[in-house]
Amino acid sequence: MEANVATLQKWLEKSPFFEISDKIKVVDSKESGRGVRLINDRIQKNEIVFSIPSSHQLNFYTVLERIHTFKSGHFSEGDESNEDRNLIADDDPRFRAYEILDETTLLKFSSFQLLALYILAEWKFLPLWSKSEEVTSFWKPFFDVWPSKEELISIPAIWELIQDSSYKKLIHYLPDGSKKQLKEKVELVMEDWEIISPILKVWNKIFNITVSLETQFLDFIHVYFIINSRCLYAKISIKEDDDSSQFTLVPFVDFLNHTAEIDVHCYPHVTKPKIIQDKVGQFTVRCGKHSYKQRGDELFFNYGPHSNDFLLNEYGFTLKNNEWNFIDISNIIRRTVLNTGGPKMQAYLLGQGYWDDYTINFEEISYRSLVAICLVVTEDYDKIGKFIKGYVSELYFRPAIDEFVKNLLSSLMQDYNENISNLNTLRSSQIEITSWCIDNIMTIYEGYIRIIGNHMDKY
Ligand SMILES: C[S@@+](CC[C@H](N)C(=O)[O-])C[C@H]1O[C@@H](n2cnc3c(N)ncnc32)[C@H](O)[C@@H]1O
Repeated sequence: MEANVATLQKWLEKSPFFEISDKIKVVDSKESGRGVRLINDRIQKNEIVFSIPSSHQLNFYTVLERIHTFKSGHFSEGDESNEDRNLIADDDPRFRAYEILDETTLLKFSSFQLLALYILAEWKFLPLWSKSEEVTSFWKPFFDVWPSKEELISIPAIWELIQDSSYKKLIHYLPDGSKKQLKEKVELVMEDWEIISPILKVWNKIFNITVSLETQFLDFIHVYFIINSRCLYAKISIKEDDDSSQFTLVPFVDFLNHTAEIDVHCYPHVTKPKIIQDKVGQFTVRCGKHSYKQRGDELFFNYGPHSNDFLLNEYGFTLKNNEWNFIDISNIIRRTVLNTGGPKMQAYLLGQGYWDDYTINFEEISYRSLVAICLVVTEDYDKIGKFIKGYVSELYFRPAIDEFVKNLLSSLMQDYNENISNLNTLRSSQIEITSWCIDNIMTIYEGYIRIIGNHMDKY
């Protein structure tokens, strides 16, 4: 990996706009993979850590530009991203591959679809399409530092998507919040696969590829979750109606690991001249309020205020201490509402906009949950209407709901402790599942237990 990181740096150094602090180093660790660490001196507030030109980022614009290059056979003069134009032979298979992608199809793709398709072509398929080993992608140095399939095995959607995955049995142990996110993610992945797999079929025909589509699906999942876990927000004006297309992949910046602390560590800044429409701009990362002083200090980014359920499903890791954790109790509350008041109570909550999405975080049981709980316990629709409007406070209902909430909290506590104990048993009996995946789920339950413990003191 060290050699690959050095090659990546050399590749970027070909651009006059690339900058990297000489006080840092990319270091591999067992717990969080590659990360960025201080190796000498100190990095102070607002100091540049990395600055990466548009030409070396992968996003909707750069991919379109690269595909156009092969479709038209013209390389734009003076663009450093096309410095390898002399290396591209007339019989490069990408001329034939990209020819089938007409403009309307290309522009209809989301960023995810276009990038997944392009990365599959340049990284996974090009070596199969080409007879010559000399045909390589401009992006190869970037691909070579990305995580392997095995490194992504902690992401629950992958357990579900891989047909014979031995990790499938872990899905049963996931909490409701994670199960919900897993389902949504699997649907998104499959929607994108439906769009791009017909193109793979045509490519397979053109290049006489005998690898099955099922095998190529595994490569697609690999690429999909690399994009998903490494994309950084950037404005893609051409796709302005699609929020999920607003991202770019940026070498080196994507080595920064996540911290739960917000507005303290490194921060990104994108600059571009106003007249340039079809580029993301220079992507710069600077040191935040927290300066790095000790040799070995890790430089962090905050990926957003994410709970452990979210971190596990999007990135495949959890944090031991995460102030953004919350518990999704929707299933239990919905069931209780239906058992107590049937469709009439459900319809009332729906009508008031208070049906579903019930949560508890460390500080509070959400207002939505309290409304539903108060209704279940009192069945006093009149008073609940006033509670919703703010004429009656939660304190009015406290004596009535105390017992219900106490029971709810202790049953949740018991459930989480049981899950931890079952996961411990599983950990000692399973050899084909790495314990790190089991530990992640346990960490989610431990976070829940801290939340419940805090509320038990109040009821
Ligand atoms: C943007 S990449 C960061 C670089 C990554 N560590 C690598 O090896 O390339 C995001 C991935 O890093 C890992 N990661 C990030 N922050 C972490 C943390 N605080 N603890 C453990 N793993 C973390 C997760 O695997 C996540 O999917």
